[in-house]
Amino acid sequence: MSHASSFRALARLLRYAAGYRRRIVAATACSIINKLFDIAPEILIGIAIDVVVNQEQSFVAGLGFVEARDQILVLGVLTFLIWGGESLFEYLYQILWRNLAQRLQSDLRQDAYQHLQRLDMGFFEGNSSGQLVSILNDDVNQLERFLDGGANSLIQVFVTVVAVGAVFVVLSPQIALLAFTPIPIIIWGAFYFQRKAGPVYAEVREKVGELAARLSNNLGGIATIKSFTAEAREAGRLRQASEAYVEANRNAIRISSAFIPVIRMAILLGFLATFILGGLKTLDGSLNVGAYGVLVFLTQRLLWPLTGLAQVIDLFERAMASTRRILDLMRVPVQNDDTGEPLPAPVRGEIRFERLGFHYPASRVGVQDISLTVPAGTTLALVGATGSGKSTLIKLLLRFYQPDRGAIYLDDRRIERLRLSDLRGNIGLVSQEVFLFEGSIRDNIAYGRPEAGVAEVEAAARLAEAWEFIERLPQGLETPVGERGVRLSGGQRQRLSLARALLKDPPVLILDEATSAVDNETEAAIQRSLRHIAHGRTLILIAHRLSTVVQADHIVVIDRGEIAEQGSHAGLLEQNGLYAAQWRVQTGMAD
Ligand SMILES: Nc1ncnc2c1ncn2[C@@H]1O[C@H](COP(=O)(O)OP(=O)(O)OP(=O)(O)O)[C@@H](O)[C@H]1O
Repeated sequence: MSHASSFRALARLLRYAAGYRRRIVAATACSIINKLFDIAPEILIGIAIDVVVNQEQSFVAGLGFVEARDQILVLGVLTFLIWGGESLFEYLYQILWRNLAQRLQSDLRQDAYQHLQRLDMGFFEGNSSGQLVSILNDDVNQLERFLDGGANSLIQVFVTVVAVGAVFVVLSPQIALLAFTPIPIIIWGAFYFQRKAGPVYAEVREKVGELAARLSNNLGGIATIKSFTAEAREAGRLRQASEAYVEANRNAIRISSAFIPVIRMAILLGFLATFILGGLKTLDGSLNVGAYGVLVFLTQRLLWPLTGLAQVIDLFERAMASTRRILDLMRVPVQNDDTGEPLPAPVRGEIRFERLGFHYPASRVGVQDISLTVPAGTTLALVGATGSGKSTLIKLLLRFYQPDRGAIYLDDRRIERLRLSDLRGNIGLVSQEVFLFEGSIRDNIAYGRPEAGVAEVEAAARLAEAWEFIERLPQGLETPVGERGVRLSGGQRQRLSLARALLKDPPVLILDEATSAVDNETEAAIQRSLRHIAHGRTLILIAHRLSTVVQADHIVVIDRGEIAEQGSHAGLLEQNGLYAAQWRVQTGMAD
């Protein structure tokens, strides 16, 4: 039942917005008062007709203003006050609702983003970034649109029905009964419509997300598309996603367009009843002329807002479909909370894997039965075929995933018990995929320690063999990089990433293929500085080029997620297994 779940979404939203309760109440009150003032002129018109027709016997005369002229003046003053009040409260509700919309959308977006940042890596693999962007952008905006105008309209329609109903009952209960017979039909129709529209709008939101996902995926891969001259095919795929959105909206349009004419016909019945029956009663004298005027005018006032109900419910449905998506996202449980125990300083950097087992749910591969100790201050090299599980071990060490079996220890403490910031704060990672943020080269190097001085940044850049190319750039350290900045080569990016990790100066440093994209000369240079880099810290190197790992204290060969061989370079050559074979291939000694 969509309307049930829309109201549930509304209830969830109100629970989320508990801190705004006073502002919501104030805005609602202004909407109600404004509407009451808005209906009042119709009643004044009726009273004015009563005054000119009945003069000394009029309703106002009964209040003490016997003279018809005085009565008109009193009505004039009242009209002025009512219009003034209406304007004042319109100003107030506009300000309150629209500012509430701004506050709520901004807070909701920030909360959702902060929640998102804390979710497991597994979550990001199961959800495309385009979908997530569409929730954080489009869905939040949809809610803003509803709060901007829709919430007020919904409240005012309700107030109109109740207030006009009260006036009808006072003036003529009999006509009230007739005039209001269409209302249950309309309300039923509105809910019927809502039930139909709910799933359709959920579908529309879904399609917006898919479209966004397609767009961001394609823009990210534009070079691949061009190199395969696949523009036509991709345009076709985008057309499909775009057409699916049109199609979803077509269903929504079909339903929402039918609603208004149907409702108008229902209201017409009520209007005709008032018009004809009221006229007849006035003619035979059982209804006051002014009261007849009020009734006819007020049925008009009832008519238009109720036709608008469809649009408001439309907006409400869209907003609730969006709210559900946002709040569902915020309900995804966070596993990596920051409540663990602190890691006592000084951190030595000893790492121990104990019978570690893990597989990715998506691909059912991973690592099995890894037991390994890396004494503090030593260098471990992980080698092995592509896809054998080397990076997976690192991701487990950083707690991007939870192991299925076994445990990892840092300085004899189980890492899943540690405070996450203590764990990750003591590990520097230079990963295969280097990500540069919008900002200068200096900002990027100092990402882990924004307070670092220029001299420290330069020293880190020198150690990472990055200084030479930075120096040659016209703006040096201040050169902007990232999407809007200078494009750096793959090797240059890797060296920036290395400098970034070195500046953080962590007790444990992981270089995952950190020299894969650099030329031989730079690699040799990094090799030389590696000894310097390794000094006083635990270093884990992942490399395909075995020349990089010769110096390591311990070399572990991973094969299909398991440890196949281990030892020193010389020891492994002696074993004459996988490592030795690979070494012969790489040094050109293979037969
Ligand atoms: N997020 C993931 N979801 C599912 N499977 C994954 C995921 N990440 C990696 N895998 C799979 O796990 C296996 C190990 O991958 P891993 O990245 O650890 O290999 P690797 O040894 O580091 O490879 P390379 O040397 O190419 O970097 C691979 O078969 C890979 O397809």
